[in-house]
Amino acid sequence: MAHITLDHIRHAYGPNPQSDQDYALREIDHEWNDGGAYALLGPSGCGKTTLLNIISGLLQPSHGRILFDGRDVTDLSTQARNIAQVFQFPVIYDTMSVYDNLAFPLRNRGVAEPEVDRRVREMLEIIDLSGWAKRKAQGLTADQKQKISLGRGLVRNDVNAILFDEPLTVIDPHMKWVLRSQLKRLHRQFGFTMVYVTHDQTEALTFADKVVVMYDGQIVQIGTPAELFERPSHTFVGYFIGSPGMNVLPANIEGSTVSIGGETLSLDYAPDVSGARRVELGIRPEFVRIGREGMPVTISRIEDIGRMKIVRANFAGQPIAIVAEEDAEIPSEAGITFDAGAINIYADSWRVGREG
Ligand SMILES: Nc1ncnc2c1ncn2[C@@H]1O[C@H](COP(=O)(O)OP(=O)(O)OP(=O)(O)O)[C@@H](O)[C@H]1O
Repeated sequence: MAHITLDHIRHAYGPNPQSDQDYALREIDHEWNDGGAYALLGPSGCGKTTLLNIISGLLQPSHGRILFDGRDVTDLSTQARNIAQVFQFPVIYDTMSVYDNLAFPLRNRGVAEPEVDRRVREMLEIIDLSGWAKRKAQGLTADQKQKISLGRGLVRNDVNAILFDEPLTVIDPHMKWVLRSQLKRLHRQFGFTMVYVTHDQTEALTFADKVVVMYDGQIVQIGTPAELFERPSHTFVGYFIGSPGMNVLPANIEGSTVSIGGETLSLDYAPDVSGARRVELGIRPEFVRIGREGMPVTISRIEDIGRMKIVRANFAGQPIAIVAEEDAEIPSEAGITFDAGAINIYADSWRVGREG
């Protein structure tokens, strides 16, 4: 397995790119740890597949280099990079048996037959197809075929990385959960370097140790699920992670005083927002308290979502979402307060920390 270096990677599909808008990937400069499980998460068109294809070697970046364990592999083919890939739709040989499909990548590399047998049987157990080993892949369900694809990706133990491009799209919801848990277990057991593309936040947060959030051709944050929740580096991460997403309110800052509409609150530090065209305060709905005290809000709707209520309200001329306990009393003349430690300040969409 390999440590992956993305060294100043940029990619444009068209010729003669001039501005940032011409790039499907703007500058990406990161180190990914050997044995890490990374999920690339972001909306359609943000560049996830482009980045994955650059890592696998299906695509040559317009600029920059990619290194595996310090070795430049930018000009190498997928095969020479020694990478396993699992795509959105199954890629298997219909006329071969399930067993032979799984054995294929091993036999191809000259692995001795007793070892092939041991690993194929182990993989058949993991993907729960032991009873189907002798069956031809033709005629199996889409679920079963995709399980074979996953098995083919995971059966080798000599690959530098395993790349997954939305592999669970065709899998039914219950099996999705089972396979995701199995992938996680396999990752713990074998320490593969895994890169997993998805636009589904639940899938990313349950699978990965590190979630790489992409937006508009950029990586806007790489963090653990907790970091993405508590300290979104960019307002997009705040919106995209969490349900409902973070409240982002236009604000003015003078020293450590924040004004939102006619309301003011004090921070225990003075964020440096000098030169910013747009300043915003971000607060997750989970950290807004509602009661009789605090800054006044006008409630527009209350949604019951089981153990919680989502209160939709208007605060200083802006819509705001508040998560309240199921049995919380919501007065008609309500006020809100923000948990001080959960306030984030943004200058032109990027978080300004205490450190400045
Ligand atoms: N072969 C191509 N030629 C030209 N433009 C492309 C090509 N492939 C992708 N793009 C453009 O590059 C940008 C990034 O696309 P990419 O497929 O990497 O995004 P994505 O995040 O994987 O989206 P999705 O989740 O829809 O697959 C998009 O604007 C897309 O239209």
